[in-house]
Amino acid sequence: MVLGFGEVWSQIGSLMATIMFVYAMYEQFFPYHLRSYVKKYIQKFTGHMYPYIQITFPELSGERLKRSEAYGSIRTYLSANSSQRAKRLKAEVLKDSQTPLVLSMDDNEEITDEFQGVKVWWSANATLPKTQSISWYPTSDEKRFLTLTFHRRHRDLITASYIQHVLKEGKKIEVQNRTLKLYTNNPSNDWYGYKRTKWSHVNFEHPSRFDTLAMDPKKKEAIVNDLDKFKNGKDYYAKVGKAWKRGYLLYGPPGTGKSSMIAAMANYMNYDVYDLELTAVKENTELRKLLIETSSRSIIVIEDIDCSLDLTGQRKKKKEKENDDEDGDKPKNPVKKAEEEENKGSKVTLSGLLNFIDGIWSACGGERIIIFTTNYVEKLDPALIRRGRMDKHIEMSYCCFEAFKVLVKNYLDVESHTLFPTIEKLLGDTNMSPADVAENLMPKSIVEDAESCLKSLVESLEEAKKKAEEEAEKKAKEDEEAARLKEENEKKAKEDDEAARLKEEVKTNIGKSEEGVKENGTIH
Ligand SMILES: Nc1ncnc2c1ncn2[C@@H]1O[C@H](COP(=O)(O)OP(=O)(O)OP(=O)(O)O)[C@@H](O)[C@H]1O
Ligand SMILES: [Mg+2]
Repeated sequence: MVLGFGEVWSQIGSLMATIMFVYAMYEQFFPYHLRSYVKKYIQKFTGHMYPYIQITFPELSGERLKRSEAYGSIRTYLSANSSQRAKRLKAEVLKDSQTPLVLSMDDNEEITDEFQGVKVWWSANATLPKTQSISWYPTSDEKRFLTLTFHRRHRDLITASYIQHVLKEGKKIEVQNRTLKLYTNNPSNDWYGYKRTKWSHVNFEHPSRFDTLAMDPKKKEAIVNDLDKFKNGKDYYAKVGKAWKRGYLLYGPPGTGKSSMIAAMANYMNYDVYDLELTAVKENTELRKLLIETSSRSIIVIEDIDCSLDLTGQRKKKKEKENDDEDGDKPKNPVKKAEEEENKGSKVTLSGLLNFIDGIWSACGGERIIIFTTNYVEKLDPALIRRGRMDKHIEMSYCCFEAFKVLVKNYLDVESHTLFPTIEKLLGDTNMSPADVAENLMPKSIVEDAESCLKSLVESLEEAKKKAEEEAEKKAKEDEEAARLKEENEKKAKEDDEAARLKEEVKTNIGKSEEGVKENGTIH
């Protein structure tokens, strides 16, 4: 019998009506407390027939209903996979991500994934709140979860490896996609109160990378290798019992790329940067509080460490104390008192700082890099920069020819030129910072081309060389003059000595002869 189109529809319609009627009867008349038994037995019965296992990953977990990390990672993993396969997608516009539009599968959508030849199904679901209350935020009670379905024969593979794989991949994508942040510490007066924080941040958007950094390629490679080793060194650090952190000291003259190096490191490692302004920190306890609030996978930077902390402070304080003792009970000079009040601004000491880098608290969080920069490495206290605190000392030096080649490639897209040998020689004879070289290489107008930029660099280098030579000459002259004066003084001192000796001799001789006369006189 062939049914007509209309008849099929009417039959389906009546079947649906029957099912709905039975379901409504069940909902209304079946005792509530017996329902769980029914459900249990139905599940047991279908368990024999239905060979699949389901695992759910709820969005909210834990005591305070925190968003579960696993849920986030899995969703990221699935977004990367599902946007090609799922038909109904949910779009989210994220503010803080490198990929502002994130597509993920919509509720009740199912996608398949394959792992080592095994097929699994993922679906996104949400349970609506039981009590239908009218609220301004209707979805706040909604519980979302992801369900993983697989054949029970693959149970071991899925629970032991597949889930780990999904979490790891998801986390990796999250790390790649996140926008780095640049934090700076607020003065402690602003720490408390509504929505106040110890650190404020902006998005970190420095374009510096290791490719664009001009320095000796061997040195650069060594630094990149060091960072790689650190990044993958979790187990190693645990094995040797060391906190998972590393300190770098960047030193060198101004404009040699210390700050650029920090930015390149942050971009390479995908770490946030905490730029610690020590002068805004009042005392050691505040320093510790700031440290605790930094996240892992971050770089903590203290720029110009020689300027921001008075490392000779302790000695100075001692001296002041001695002076005070000398003063005795004398009333204090009001000006001095005011100065002291002002000095109370920052009481961070060297030992406080050492504790910050190296103390027990510094291990909390893990995976941290601490960087100090300075123009004068010799000014720093050896305790501050010993290995273990600052593990690697990196000298950023004046522009060498290798560094110049990187700059000229970046700025002018030139790899060789007839002026290169001249520049190489001049760079060897002068001390020019990469910042100055870069400035010369940058075209200042649209009519300037590579040739003219290189020529202007040669001119600047020659000028710098001339200036350096003049200065060296002047210094040599001054030294010569000083040496001459010194010699003269010495000579004069010798002559004076000689004269004084002679005078003394004459005096004693006269004395002797006078005594002789006297003696003779008395004898006769
Ligand atoms: N090694 C370098 N490679 C590429 N660019 C550099 C390098 N050094 C300096 N520059 C350029 O010069 C500018 C200044 O460099 P940077 O701020 O990194 O110097 P610095 O060593 O931190 O100086 P300071 O000691 O004064 O803080 C940068 O914006 C960058 O463009
Ligand atoms: Mg700098």
